[in-house]
Amino acid sequence: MPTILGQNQYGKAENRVVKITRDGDTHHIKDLNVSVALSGELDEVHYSGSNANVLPTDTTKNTVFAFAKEHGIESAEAFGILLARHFVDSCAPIHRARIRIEEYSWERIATSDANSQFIGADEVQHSFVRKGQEIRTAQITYDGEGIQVLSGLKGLTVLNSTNSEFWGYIKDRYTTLPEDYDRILATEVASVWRHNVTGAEGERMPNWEKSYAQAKKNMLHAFAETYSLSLQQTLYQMGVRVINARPEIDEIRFSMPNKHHFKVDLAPFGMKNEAADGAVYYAADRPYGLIEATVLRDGAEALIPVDMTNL
Ligand SMILES: O=c1[nH]c(=O)c2[nH]c(=O)[nH]c2[nH]1
Repeated sequence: MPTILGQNQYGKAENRVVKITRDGDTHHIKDLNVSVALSGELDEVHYSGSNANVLPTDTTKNTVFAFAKEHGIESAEAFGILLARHFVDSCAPIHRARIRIEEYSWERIATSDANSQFIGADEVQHSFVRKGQEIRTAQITYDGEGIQVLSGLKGLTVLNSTNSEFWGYIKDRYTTLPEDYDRILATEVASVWRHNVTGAEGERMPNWEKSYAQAKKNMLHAFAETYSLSLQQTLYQMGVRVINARPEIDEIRFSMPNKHHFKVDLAPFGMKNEAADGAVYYAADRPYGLIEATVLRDGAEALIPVDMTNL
C-alpha cells in the first residue's frame, strides 16, 4: 500500500526558562515554559532519514535560553514573536514556527516584620512567592508573512456565593435537577483571546503586559457583576466585557467547567439548609458541566481552535 506523509512538526517542548533581571538590588523574575514546534520542508527526514533540512531540537532549546539572555523577556508574547521570527527568517527550510508559552507569576514577599534584616523595606527585593492564581499562556505562530498572537490564561478559579439561578430548562423523564433560585456559581476559567495584529512592517504592537492585565480584570469584573441565570450567560458577558474594553482583541474563547456546589440534605438531622440562611454545600469535583463558547467582535473571523486544551 502506498503511503504519504501527513502533517508534521517538531521542536523542543517545555523549555523551562527563568530570567532574572537586576535593577540595582531590585530583582525581576520571568518564569516561562516555552515549547517550540517547527514545520516546513521536512518530508525527507521522514522518508529517507536525511537530516539536511533539520535544525536540531537541541538547537531550538539553546536558542530559547540564548534569546532570554540576549534580548531579555519583556513579555511572553514579545519573546514568542522574537523566537518565531528567528526560526522562520533564519532557516530556509523552516516555513512555520509555533511557540507556546506558559508563564508562572511570582510576587514579592512582603516583610513589614520589625525583625526583618531588610530594615525599612516592605518588600524583599529578591524574595518571591509563587502566585497561586492563574497560569498565563501565549501562542505565537509565524509563517514568514503573517503573525498570529493568542494570549490566555488557565486555572483562574472564581466563585459567586449568590446572584446565580438556574431554572426554566427542558424537563424530560430523566430530569431530576431541582430548579434553583439562589445557588453558588463557581468555575475554573480557561480562556484564549486573539489580538488583531498582523506582523506587518512598522505595525505598533500592543503593550502585552497591560493588555493581559486588563483582559483578566474585565473578565473578573463581569463574572462578579453579572446576575447569572446560567453559566452560559455569565461566560458571554465576560467575553463581551473584554471585547468592548480592549480594541486590540477581536475574539475570545472560554472553557469553563461548572464547579457544582450541591446543598447537603440535612433533613435527616432535622435541619433546614437554605441558601438564604447560609447553607452548607458539598463541592463535587466530577462530573462537571463544561460550558465553552467564543465571543467575537462583529465582523471578526473565528480563528481560535474549538479545542483549546493544549493552548
Ligand atoms: O449554568 C448552568 N448551565 C447549564 O447548562 C446547566 N445544566 C445543569 O444541569 N446545570 C447547569 N447550570
